[in-house]
Amino acid sequence: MAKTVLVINSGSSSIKYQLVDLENGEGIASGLVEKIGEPVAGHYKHEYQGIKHELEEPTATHEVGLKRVLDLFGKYGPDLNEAGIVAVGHRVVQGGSVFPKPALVTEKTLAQVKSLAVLAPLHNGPEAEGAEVMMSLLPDTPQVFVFDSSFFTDLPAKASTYALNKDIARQYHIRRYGAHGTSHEYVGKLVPEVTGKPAEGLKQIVLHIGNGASASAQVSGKPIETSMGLTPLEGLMMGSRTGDIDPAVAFHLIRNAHMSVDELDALFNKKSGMMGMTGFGDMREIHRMIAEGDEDAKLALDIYVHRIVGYIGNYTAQMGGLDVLTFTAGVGENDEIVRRRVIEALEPFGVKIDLEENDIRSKEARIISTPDSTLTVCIIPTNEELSIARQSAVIAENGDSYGNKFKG
Ligand SMILES: Nc1ncnc2c1ncn2[C@@H]1O[C@H](COP(=O)(O)OP(=O)(O)O)[C@@H](O)[C@H]1O
Ligand SMILES: CC(=O)OP(=O)(O)O
Ligand SMILES: [Mg+2]
Repeated sequence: MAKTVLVINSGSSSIKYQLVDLENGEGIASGLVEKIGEPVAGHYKHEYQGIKHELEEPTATHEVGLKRVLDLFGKYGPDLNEAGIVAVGHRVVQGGSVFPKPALVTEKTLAQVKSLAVLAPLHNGPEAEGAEVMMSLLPDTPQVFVFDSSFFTDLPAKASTYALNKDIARQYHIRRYGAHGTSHEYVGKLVPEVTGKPAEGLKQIVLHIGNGASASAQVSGKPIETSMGLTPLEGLMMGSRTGDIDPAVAFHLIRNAHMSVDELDALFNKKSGMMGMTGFGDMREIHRMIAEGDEDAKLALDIYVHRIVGYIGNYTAQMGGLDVLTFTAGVGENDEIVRRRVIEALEPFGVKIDLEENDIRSKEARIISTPDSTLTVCIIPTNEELSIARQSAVIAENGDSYGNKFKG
């Protein structure tokens, strides 16, 4: 029987899962729950042996969603007790300073992940719940946490430190932790293969733009900057998050609109970004509205692109040059308009893409810049699940770097 890893990737409003065959890296079964916590019906998709099963049902919490996913496995297969599962890998967004590497799920690491939820309010809680649900279902299978923030643990101090009072920063563990690191690392590592450029000395920017969105700058595969900070709120404009904003906006709203901390948190994280400006967080809806002449949607897209271009300029200057720019995640992989708009802004620097190549919808990693472009531009589909599966299998077998070993 094939050895497999079941990967649970809880996003802010979604659960993605995949049963990964370790030998060929392919998904034996996979699925998705969307719109968790929203009043409208959530969308479930479960795929096994080439057959898709879909249903619509409101899903109040990630726990409810995951239990329903397990029902789908029960109904449509495969049987998780017969699927050769050597580990369950859980994506966790925030590992703080505690987890520079993946960790076995134990009572202690579970409590640590929960306590780090203050630094990733939309993510860590549901991710810990996911581990609890799976531990009760598969108690004899090792469970592993793989952290988004680990890749950015060694960011240079000048990039990871806020210009904040140093005693307060130390006391409250305030620094820039970054997120989406599993994706930035996975995609960044593929760039030399896709472009034929040597990894040594390579200066690259990866744009992970999905519902959450972030950019990273990497030199020789090591991150030197990233746009998410203490939490995944900082940086680019996102589906429902503001991205960069003057913190004085919060003071202003506390003083003048009498908002509470929880209200501000919800405003910046859930009711802003594309959603807050247009009523929709999904880029496909934004394009539809623009086609209908909606001015708010047009402005929202202008800001979205403006921010990305600003980060590219910033990071290029920080690295003293740029060899490769890569688009990944839901928008990066599927949205030819956003890619074209970003590149148009870089045209004065001699950056050119092949518009036909840009328009092709494909799951293949590829170069979309022209041979005479001053910059190589790529699209590389991310695969956080595959990366998590591989890392989880190693930890399940050898134990983690904190001294935990699975005693099944
Ligand atoms: N065909 C498409 N065209 C444009 N945007 C798309 C398309 N498909 C997905 N997206 C965008 O990708 C987002 C989801 O990206 P994804 O990386 O899966 O996000 P997350 O992991 O944060 O949930 C959607 O909200 C939507 O904005
Ligand atoms: C960190 C983050 O924003 O993750 P996601 O995009 O999956 O919500
Ligand atoms: Mg994601």
